[in-house]
Amino acid sequence: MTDFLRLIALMRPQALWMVVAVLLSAVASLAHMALMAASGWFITAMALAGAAGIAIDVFAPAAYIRGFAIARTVSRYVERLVGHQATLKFVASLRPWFFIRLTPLAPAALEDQRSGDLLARLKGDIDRLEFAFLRVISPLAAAVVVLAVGLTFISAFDHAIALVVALAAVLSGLGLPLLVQRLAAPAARAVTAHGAELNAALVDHLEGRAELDIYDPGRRHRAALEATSDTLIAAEGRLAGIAGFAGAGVGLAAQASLLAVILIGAPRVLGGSLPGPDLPMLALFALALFEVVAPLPLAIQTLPGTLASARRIFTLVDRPPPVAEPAAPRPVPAQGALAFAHAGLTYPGAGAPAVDDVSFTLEPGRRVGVVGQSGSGKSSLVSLALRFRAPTTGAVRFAGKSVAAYDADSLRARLAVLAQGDHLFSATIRENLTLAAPDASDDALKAACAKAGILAFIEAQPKGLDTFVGAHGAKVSGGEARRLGLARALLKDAPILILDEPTEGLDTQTERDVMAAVLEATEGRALLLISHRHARLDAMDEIIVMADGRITARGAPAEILKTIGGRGPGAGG
Ligand SMILES: Nc1ncnc2c1ncn2[C@@H]1O[C@H](COP(=O)(O)OP(=O)(O)OP(=O)(O)O)[C@@H](O)[C@H]1O
Repeated sequence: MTDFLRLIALMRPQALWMVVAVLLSAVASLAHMALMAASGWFITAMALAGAAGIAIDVFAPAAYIRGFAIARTVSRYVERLVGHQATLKFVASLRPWFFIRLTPLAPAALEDQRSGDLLARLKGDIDRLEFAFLRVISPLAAAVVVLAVGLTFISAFDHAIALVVALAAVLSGLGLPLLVQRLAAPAARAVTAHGAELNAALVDHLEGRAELDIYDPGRRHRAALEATSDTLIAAEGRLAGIAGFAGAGVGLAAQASLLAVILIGAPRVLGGSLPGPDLPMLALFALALFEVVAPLPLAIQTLPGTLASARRIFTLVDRPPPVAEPAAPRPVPAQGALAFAHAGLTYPGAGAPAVDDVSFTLEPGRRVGVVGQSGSGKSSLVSLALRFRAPTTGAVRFAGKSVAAYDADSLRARLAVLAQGDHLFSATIRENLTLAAPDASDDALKAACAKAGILAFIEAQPKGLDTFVGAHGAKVSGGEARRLGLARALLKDAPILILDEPTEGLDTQTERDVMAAVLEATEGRALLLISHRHARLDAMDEIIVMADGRITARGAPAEILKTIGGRGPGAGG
């Protein structure tokens, strides 16, 4: 219920359009019922008058019939326009609403989400919410209005007939849908859950197809995928069966109430208490009334799936962001030192801290190298500096203030970062580079590429900067992707540069050249260089050695490089 109310609350800005659409839908249905009733009355009255040999006024009823027919068509047409307009406006507001809430969660709070499942939420669940008005809310609301008006009209002629029709309408419009909801709820939930699961597994399957070819010759992953697909199809089949049963139920109720009206009304006509033409009028009116009852089972059957989607969306957007935005963010100074002050970070659920009591300061123009074995917490320092995560102990400061005091985007504008697993977009080299400097000229792009040691590669491509790098950079090698990422980081005009393993995947000579160019390009900027390898660590002002999240040694390169075992590949160039 809370999810339903939250969904309704999201629709508030479009409420006026939606109310008008519901009223127009009700008018269209009432016009249809009136048309049927007037036609029934008119044909019978004409027949009775003909049999009795008396003349009746044909013009007024014919005008009513034409009027109802026109009202039905026009109101149905306008209702479709208004209803879809309301839905489109809701769509236009729902997607940004979702994205605005999702973005602060990335990357830290979305790490446990499978990419396919996120895709399912973005697509399937949001789609379902978008159509909640047209498929669920509008038919339910219109039915309430039409039933209230229609039953009042019938009871003005005969209370017993009104009671029987009301009973049939309530049984098929409320009882049957509730039964359907009960029957359909598990299947609807299964369709939502298995649909998302299939999406996630499918994306995993496609992304990991090379690994599956190597490690999964028995095609277990594919078999699991097919099993999920079969479960989904079975659940969809159950839903379709229930929908068929519900549709047949409403049809049966409509015919039964037609019969009941005739059975109750006929003796009254014979007894003279009900005029003859009124009986077919009421019978056809009652039959037409079920037009608004017919969509109810489907609407109510759709409701659990819609609510399940709403819940999946709300649980995602309700996650607390890993670092809350300050209510009154401070302006971020153009320059400043990045300082770790006894900073610690324990990942949720982790037994030991990934970063423990780390203190160092990266002043403007200073170069700090961080070395340490895999898993020693080096990349976690980057997450803390970027404010992707908040320190669990101590503080991370920029220009003397906690990074949490600044608006995240403005803070990140001061940092250029080449992270591990730096993402290349499925776009051209130029588009990937200009992300960091939208107005950069081709010369500037090429200069950065030259420093990153990737210009010769780009110039060898027939399309040069307009070469498409493929999904996740699939069309370039790991080392080329790394250098493109480095060129992008160098292009960003930021006072602090953080490079996490910038020469990973490069041969010794290229590494030496790239590092020389990087050091030249970062002259005067603060540089945090994280590396397993020791290339050009001798050019740092300070080296920090990490193990198990803690700083185990620090000092000038000459001293530290001696203790950690030589200058490594490419050092000293
Ligand atoms: N998102 C995360 N959730 C939970 N634990 C994490 C997460 N990221 C890293 N860790 C853990 O924190 C520790 C430090 O990881 P981190 O990536 O900072 O190390 P690293 O020194 O950069 O390693 P490498 O040199 O292999 O990149 C590791 O034990 C790792 O398993």
